[in-house]
Amino acid sequence: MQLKLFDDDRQLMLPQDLMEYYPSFLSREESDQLLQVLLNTVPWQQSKIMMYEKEVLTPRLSAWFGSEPIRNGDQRPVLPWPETLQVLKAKVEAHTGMLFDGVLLNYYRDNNDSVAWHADKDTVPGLKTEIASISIGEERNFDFRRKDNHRHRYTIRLQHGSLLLMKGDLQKYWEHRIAKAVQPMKARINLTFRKVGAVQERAYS
Ligand SMILES: O=C(O)CCC(=O)C(=O)O
Ligand SMILES: [Fe+2]
Repeated sequence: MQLKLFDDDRQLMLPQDLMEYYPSFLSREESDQLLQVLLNTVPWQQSKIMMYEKEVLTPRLSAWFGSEPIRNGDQRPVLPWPETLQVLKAKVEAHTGMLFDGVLLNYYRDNNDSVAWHADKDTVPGLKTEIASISIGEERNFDFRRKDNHRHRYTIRLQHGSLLLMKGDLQKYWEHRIAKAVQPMKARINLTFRKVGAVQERAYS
C-alpha cells in the first residue's frame, strides 16, 4: 500500500510518532559551507562488510566521530569531534531536546553510491532508538518499508540542509535505504547523530 504523503496544504505527512522532517534546518549558506568543509577535511574510508562469506566494499564512504566504536567489532577508527561537528551537535540537541554522543557520516559520491535496506542496530535491545539525520548536497530519495509488509512504503526526498528525526518504533518495525539512481548525481553527505554510550544508558535508564 502506498500511503498518502501530503495533506491538502501540501505538507509532508509522516507518522509523527516515528519521524519528524524539517526541510530547512540549516540555511543554504550553512549547508554549502558544511558540505565543502566535510568533503575536504574528513578522513573518509570505504568500509568492508561480509556478504555471503565474502568481503565486499560498501558502496559509499563513511567516518565515525565519538568516544567509542559505534558498535562492538566495528572497524572504523573512532575520530575526535572537530569543532564544526561539536557546534552542529549542540544545534541538533537544542532543536530536538535529545542528547547524542556519536555521529556517523556517510558520503555518497554519486548516483552509484547507496545504502541497502537495513534498520539501525546501535540500540539497546527492546528500547527505542533516536537518530537525528542531517542531509547536505545532492537530494536523494530515502525509502522506508515495514519489515512485515514490504509493500507498505514511504519515500521522502532528503533536501540540502534538512533534518530528519527518526524515533519511536521506527527501527523496530521499519527498514530504510538510499537506492542507487539512474540519473547522474553529485555528492551528498548524511550525518546521523546517535546515542551509543553513556548518553544512551542515561536516556533509557
Ligand atoms: O544516508 C542516509 O540518509 C541514511 C544513512 C543510514 O541509513 C545509516 O547510516 O544508517
Ligand atoms: Fe540507517
